[in-house]
Amino acid sequence: MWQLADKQFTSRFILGTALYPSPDIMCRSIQAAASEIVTVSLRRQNPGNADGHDFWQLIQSMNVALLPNTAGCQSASQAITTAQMARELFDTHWIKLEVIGDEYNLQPDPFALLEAAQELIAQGFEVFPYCTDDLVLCEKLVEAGCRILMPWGAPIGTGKGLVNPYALKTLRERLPHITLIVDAGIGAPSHAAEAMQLGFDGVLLNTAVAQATDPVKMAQAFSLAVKAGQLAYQAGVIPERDLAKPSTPTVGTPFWQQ
Ligand SMILES: CC(=O)[C@@H](O)[C@H](O)COP(=O)(O)O
Repeated sequence: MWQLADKQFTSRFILGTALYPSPDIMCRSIQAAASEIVTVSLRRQNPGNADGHDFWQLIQSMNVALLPNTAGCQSASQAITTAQMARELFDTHWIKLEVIGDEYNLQPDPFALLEAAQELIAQGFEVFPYCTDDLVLCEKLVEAGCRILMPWGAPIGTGKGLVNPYALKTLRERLPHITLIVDAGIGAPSHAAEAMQLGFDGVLLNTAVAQATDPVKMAQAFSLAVKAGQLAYQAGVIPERDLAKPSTPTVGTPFWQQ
């Protein structure tokens, strides 16, 4: 079990609920992923509108925790208003805070993100900020009261994996008591395993499963990769070496060179 904010979970794999070929495939993917937390977007999945109502009923039947997000917001005030609506509609004080600053690569706006995080924390939210991997920004989010950070692996939907492992490794080393979840840009299960091997606490992704040829099978693959990466981190991965070193003992062999 691991503690995430005020709740305990077994799975460290958080799945997004957008872009699936059908609602049925989404549900089967969540099951195959064994995810206990899913992200929901207020704009797409508002339980108050007709389409959103069906989605809401489906999600409720999955018996998973909800992490509403502020996807699509481009200013602190938009994100704050969206978070307030999400709290009311989804009945949770958790919010995945997204404030997009650049439309080209959907990069979070660090300044608006910090401003919105400060305000939402003051209003009693548990803020999960989707942020870049910049150490100083992350430290300021922690100072603002964030207990969880969600730095990007790569821009949303690119599937590039961890484009800056050094920055992510630095975050892990410098913020040992903060829950770190890699969010966005993950393309393959090996990327998820890599994040967990760095000591990250969890992985959040959407596109790589929803847009896979077989989303259900890919969800299972990611689930296994997240577990494998975490086990490897606990087990202690050997340091890399430049020089070869025999793994088979040579002492006492019956052949020798003259
Ligand atoms: C699902 C979500 O809330 C976002 O964080 C994002 O869409 C995930 O990124 P990928 O789609 O690249 O996994």
